[in-house]
Amino acid sequence: MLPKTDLTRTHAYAALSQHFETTQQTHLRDLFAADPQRFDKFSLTFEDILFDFSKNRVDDKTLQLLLELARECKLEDAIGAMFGGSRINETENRPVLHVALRNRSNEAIQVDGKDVMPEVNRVLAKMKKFTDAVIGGDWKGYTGKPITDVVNIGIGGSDLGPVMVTEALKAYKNHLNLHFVSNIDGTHIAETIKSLDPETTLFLIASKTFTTQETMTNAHSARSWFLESGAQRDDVAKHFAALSTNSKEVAAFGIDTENMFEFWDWVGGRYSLWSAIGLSIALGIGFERFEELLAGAHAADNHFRNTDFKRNIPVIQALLGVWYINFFGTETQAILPYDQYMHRFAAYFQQGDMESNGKFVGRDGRKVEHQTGPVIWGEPGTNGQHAFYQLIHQGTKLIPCDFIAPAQSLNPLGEHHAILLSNYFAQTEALMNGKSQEAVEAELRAEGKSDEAIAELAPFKVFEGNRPTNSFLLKKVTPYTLGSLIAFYEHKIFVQGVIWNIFSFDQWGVELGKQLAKNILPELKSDEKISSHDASTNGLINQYKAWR
Ligand SMILES: O=P(O)(O)OC[C@H]1O[C@H](O)[C@@H](O)[C@@H](O)[C@@H]1O
Repeated sequence: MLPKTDLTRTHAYAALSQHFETTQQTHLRDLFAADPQRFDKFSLTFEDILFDFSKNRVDDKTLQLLLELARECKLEDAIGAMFGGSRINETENRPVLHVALRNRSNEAIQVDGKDVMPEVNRVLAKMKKFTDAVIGGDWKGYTGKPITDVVNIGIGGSDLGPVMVTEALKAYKNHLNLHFVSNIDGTHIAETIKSLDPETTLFLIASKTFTTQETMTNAHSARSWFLESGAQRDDVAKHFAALSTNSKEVAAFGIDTENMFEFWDWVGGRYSLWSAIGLSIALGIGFERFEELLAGAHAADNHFRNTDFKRNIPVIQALLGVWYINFFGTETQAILPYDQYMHRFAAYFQQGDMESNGKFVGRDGRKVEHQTGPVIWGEPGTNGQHAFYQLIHQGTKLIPCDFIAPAQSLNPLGEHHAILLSNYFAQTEALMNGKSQEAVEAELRAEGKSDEAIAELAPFKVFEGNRPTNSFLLKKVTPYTLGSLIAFYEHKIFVQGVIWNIFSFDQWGVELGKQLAKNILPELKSDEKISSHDASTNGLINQYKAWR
């Protein structure tokens, strides 16, 4: 059980509200000028990751109050409850134990008095055997050829993690070609299988529930395509594996349970890349590197669990987010990786964060009186700079940004990396300092502009600055470092959920649309005019019928 605390009724919240009134106008420039130790004080190093949070609109007092808030919301108890296997996902009556999946120390983790680690290790061993066989070419397709292509069919948590990680770690990839099919739009699977040879293709049907409409429809289409190629039913075993918690449905689909890689209901879909759902990752980079990913996450788990909140990276990340969301009223959070390989990182945490903390009902069952999860978005730098940074620099909205970059490039090519990193450093500097009216005027004067032209143009060129950023500087993107970074963001989400007094590990909000689509599907099959909905929905359906 998680402690229940009403955020807006805590002492720390009242103190923070007051503190906000007195400090909200303070400029970051002044905070740096006033404290030469600011960077040392407000940055943390964890192994090969430097987390610099000094460019945030906080001072010692802010952090002290935010830490008090964490204490008042009983964060320590909540962390203990999660790692201890209690059923903190109360609305689904499940523990939340993605940390067990990467628990490389093998310390026992009990669920209802039973250690889950033997099962976790059994599946990992099975994954290792399978990946070694497929990568090594010992696993043969139905005509005796080795596998060349792997298609992961899954959606949401059964797709985004594997896609993000395999992209982020592409530099470590072996010869297997990986493909991901998620969308129910027939285009996705049709375009994917166009280039594939059924004799050398392996399909991984990834679905926690094994009932998700999109995934099951795509899986059936993949199987039909495979069988139409001349393969027999018995050959399915050589070309289809299932990653799921639901052995009954897996068997009903016709996949041999020998080819099933299990996980458990205490793994949330959006936290499942560490489980059997990560099989495509292990196939793409090899099992050892998959284990390095787990080890990096485990190290971050230990940091989260054992480090004083003051020096605890995910706790600080979370508290800064709370500061902006609940006091400054910010609505979004940009994640901006200066690493092309990490181009799906923000998309991954759109699900991770928004499905976890996009909730308006508190743990007491009542509507909360404060803001909860932010809109997460972002693109890799420097592409984003040439697209939406204008608004971050000069728009009317305050957008806290996370900048992420590796010091070492995996593709050192001429000056590329230095140029990339010069942009990474420049952007947070610019967002913090801005550019004053005086500086703009002096610049225009130096360009020889007339006083009149200067007066006209200057206001448009002013940057207020004071826009907060976090910087993650990684030594290099490795499976280990990536594992740690993902785990930090996961725990950030957890901490915020605790403070906002919401349940971060259910996702009832995805259900309504699914239900309604189920009602509408049969209506689309008939030619009759539809009148069972509101006028807009009826109008749209009937126009669709007229045009199809
Ligand atoms: O793995 P499954 O069961 O196919 O679910 C896929 C996705 O479905 C829903 O959208 C949600 O429940 C997500 O959290 C989940 O990741």
